[in-house]
Amino acid sequence: MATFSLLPGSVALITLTNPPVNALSAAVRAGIVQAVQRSVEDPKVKSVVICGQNGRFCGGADIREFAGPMSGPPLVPLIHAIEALDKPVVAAIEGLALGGGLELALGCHYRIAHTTALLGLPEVTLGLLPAAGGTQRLPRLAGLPAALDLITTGRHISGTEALELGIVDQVTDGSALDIALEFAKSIVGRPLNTRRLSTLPCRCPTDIDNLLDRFMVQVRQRARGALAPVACVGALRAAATLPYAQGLRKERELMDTLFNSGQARALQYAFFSQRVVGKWTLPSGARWDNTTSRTISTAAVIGLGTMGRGIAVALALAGMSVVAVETQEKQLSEARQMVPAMLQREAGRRGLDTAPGVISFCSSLQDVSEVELVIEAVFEDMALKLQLFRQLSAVCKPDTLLCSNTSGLDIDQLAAATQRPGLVVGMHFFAPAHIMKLLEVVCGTRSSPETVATVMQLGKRMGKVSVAVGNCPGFVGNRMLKPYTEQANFLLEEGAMPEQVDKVLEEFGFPMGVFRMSDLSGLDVGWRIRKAAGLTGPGVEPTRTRQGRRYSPLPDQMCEAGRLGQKTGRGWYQYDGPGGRVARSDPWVQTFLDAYRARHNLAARVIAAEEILERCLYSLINEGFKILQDGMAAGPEDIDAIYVFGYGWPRHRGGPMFHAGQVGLARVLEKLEHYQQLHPDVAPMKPSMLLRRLVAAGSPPIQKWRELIHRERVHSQL
Ligand SMILES: CCCCCCCC/C=C\C=C\CC(=O)SCCNC(=O)CCNC(=O)[C@H](O)C(C)(C)COP(=O)(O)OP(=O)(O)OC[C@H]1O[C@@H](n2cnc3c(N)ncnc32)[C@H](O)[C@@H]1OP(=O)(O)O
Repeated sequence: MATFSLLPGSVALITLTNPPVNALSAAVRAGIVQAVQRSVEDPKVKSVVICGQNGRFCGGADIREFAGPMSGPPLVPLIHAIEALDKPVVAAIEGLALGGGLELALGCHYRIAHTTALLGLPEVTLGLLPAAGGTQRLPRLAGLPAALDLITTGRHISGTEALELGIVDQVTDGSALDIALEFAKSIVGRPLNTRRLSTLPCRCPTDIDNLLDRFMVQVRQRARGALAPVACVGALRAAATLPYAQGLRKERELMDTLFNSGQARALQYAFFSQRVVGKWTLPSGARWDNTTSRTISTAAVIGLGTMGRGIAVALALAGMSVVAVETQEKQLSEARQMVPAMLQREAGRRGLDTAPGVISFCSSLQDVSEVELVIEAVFEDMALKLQLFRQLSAVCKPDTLLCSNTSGLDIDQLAAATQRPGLVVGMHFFAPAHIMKLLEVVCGTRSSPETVATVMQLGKRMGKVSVAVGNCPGFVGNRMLKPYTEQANFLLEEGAMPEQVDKVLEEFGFPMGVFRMSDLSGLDVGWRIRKAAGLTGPGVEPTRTRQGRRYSPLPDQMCEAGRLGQKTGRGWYQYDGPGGRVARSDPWVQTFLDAYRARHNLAARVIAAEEILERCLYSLINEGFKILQDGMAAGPEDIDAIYVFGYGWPRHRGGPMFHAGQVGLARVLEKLEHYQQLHPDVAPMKPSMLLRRLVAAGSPPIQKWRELIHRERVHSQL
C-alpha cells in the first residue's frame, strides 16, 4: 500500500509500504493513485514528497506479479498523473530506486538522493525494458549515451554517480527525506514546465544514427541471443527520433513482445533461483533459518597456483585477514608479486580505494595455526590432499574449519583423515576465483550444519552465489559436464569437427563451445582424472569401450601428442604460441580425426546442428535429473544457478533444468530414448527415473518438482 500524511508546511508525504523493497504491487499502485488524488484535491497541500518505508525508496515492479494476469492500476498513467500535477513533487530516494521505482522518480519534478542509494533500470536483466516511460524520460534527462549505457546493461549506480549524470538534483550523506521535505516547502509556486521530462526534447549528440548503429553492434555481440538489450536500443532510438507520445507507444510495443517471450520468463526464473539457493536445506532437515553460523575474520589459503591466488584475493576483498601459504619457493615469490596487484585491481574495479582485508605470505603450515578457516587449493591429487588434511588437523585450533577447493574428489575421505570431520566441507570455486560468482559448497556426510551455514554465509560475504550440494564424484557442475563433453567427443568420432560443435553451442548462447573451453582450461586436467580412474594410461587397452561402456580415447591421444590447449599453443585449435588466446582451425586436427576414424573403421557422416545440440544438452540435463533423484541438489533451481553462474549457461535460457521444462519434458524423454536406441552403449543417455516420473505426472511446472521429488523419495520410489 501507500500512505498519505499531511505534514507541517503543507507538504503531503506519500510513503510506499511493501517490505522488503517496497515493490510496486497492485496494492501499492492503488495506494499511490489515491494519495495523488488526495494531494490534488486537498487545497491545504502545496507540495508533495514521495518516499519509501524503512529507508528504501522502491525496488520496482513486483516481479512476482509478472507470472499471472496483471491487475490494479497501470503504472504509465499513474506516473503521468504525478508529472502533470501543478504542485511540485519531490522523490526522496534512500536505499534504492530500481526499475519502475526509478521510473516513478523520473515522473516527479525533483529527485533528491542519498549518496549511497542504488539507482538503475535493471529490467533488461529480467528480459524486459523500462516500460513505464523510462526509455523515453531518461535520455531526455541524462542524454542518449548515458541512457544507452544504463538501460542496456541494467547496471546500478550510486546517488553520487546519478548526480554526475544529472539524474538526481541533489545528494546528501544525511537524510534524503528530511532534505526533500525542506526542499518541497521552499519550491511552492515555482513554475514546473521545465521539470516535466516528457515535455522536453531528447538530449542527443549530432550523429544519432552513427551512435545508435555502433551501440547496436556492441549490444548484439554482448547479448549472445538475448532479445531485451536489442529491444532497449530500439526503444531508445524511438526516444531520440520520435515525439514523446510515439516513443512511448514504441516502448510499449517492444515491451509486449518481450513480456510474452520465453526469455523474460527464463530471466525472471533465474532471478528467483538465485534467491532460492540461499535458502538451503540439508537432507538432515538443517536449514538456513534453523542453523547458526560463525562469523569468520581470519582465513588461510594453502597452495598459491591460479585457484589459490584468486581465493586469497576473494577473501581479502570480503574483509578477511588472509594467510597465504605456498611451499614451493618459485610459486611463492610469483604469488608475492602478483596477488597484491590482483587485489588492488579488483578493489579498484569494485570502487574501493583499498581492499578491506590484508594478505600475508608464508611457506610454513605452522603459520595457519591461529586462523578460523583454511581453504586447501593444492594440486588435484587425493594422496597429496589427504596428507595435507592430516597435517592441518594436527596444526590448526580444534575449532578451525577445514575446506577443500577440490573440483570433484571425495570430501568424506578428506574428512576421515582429520580429527574433526564435522568441520570439513568442500568450497569449490571457479576460475578466476575472485571474479566468478559461483561457489559450490560441498556437504560431506559428516559436515555439521553449523559448518555448512558458516561457509554459505562466508560465500555470501564474498559476493558469491553459494549453492549447497551433496558429495558425489564431480559434485553437481562437473558431474553434469562429463556426459556433455563425452557426447562432444563421440560426435567427433562420428564425423563432426570441433569448430562445428562449438558453433552450435555458441549459437545456443554459451560464451565458448566445449572444445574452445577445453583448450582454455587445459586438456591435461581431464587426462589426469581419467588416468587416476584407470581409464587411460600405461597398460590400458586402447579400445573404444572401457570399464563396460563406450569411451572415446580422442582427448587422451591429443594429450599424448602434447596438445594440451592454449598453454601449449595447440589443442583442438591452434594459437599464435603457448598462452595464445585466439583460436584458429588447425588442419592437423582434421588429419588426426581422419586417421583415427580410419583406424577404428568409423565412417564419417554429416551431423546436423540439431543432433549436436540435443545430444550434448540432453545428456547433461539427464544427469541433472539423476542428481535430483540422488538428492545431490535440493532442487532444479540449485542446478540452474550452478550452470548460469559457473558454466556460462545463457541466463536468458534459465538454466539446463528450466530449459528442459521449456522444451517439454516429454520431448526430452523421447529424444533421450531415441539416442539411447542408436547408442545403447552410452550410459548417460539412459533416461533417468525422475524424468520418467515427471512425464508420467503430466510434466508439472518446474516450481512443483521439489515437492514431487520429496513425495516420491518419502515413498522410496526414487
Ligand atoms: C503485457 C505487457 C505488460 C506490460 C506492462 C507494462 C508496464 C510495465 C511498467 C513497469 C515495469 C517495470 C519493470 C520493473 O520494475 S522490473 C523490476 C525491476 N527491479 C529489479 O530488477 C530489482 C530486483 N531486485 C533486486 O535487484 C534486489 O532484490 C535488490 C532490490 C537490490 C535488493 O537486494 P537484497 O537486499 O540483496 O535483497 P534480496 O535480493 O534478497 O531481496 C529480498 C526479497 O525481496 C524480493 N524482491 C526484490 N525485488 C523484488 C521485486 N522487484 N519484486 C518482487 N520481489 C522482489 C526478493 O525476491 C527477496 O524475496 P525473498 O526474501 O522471498 O527471497
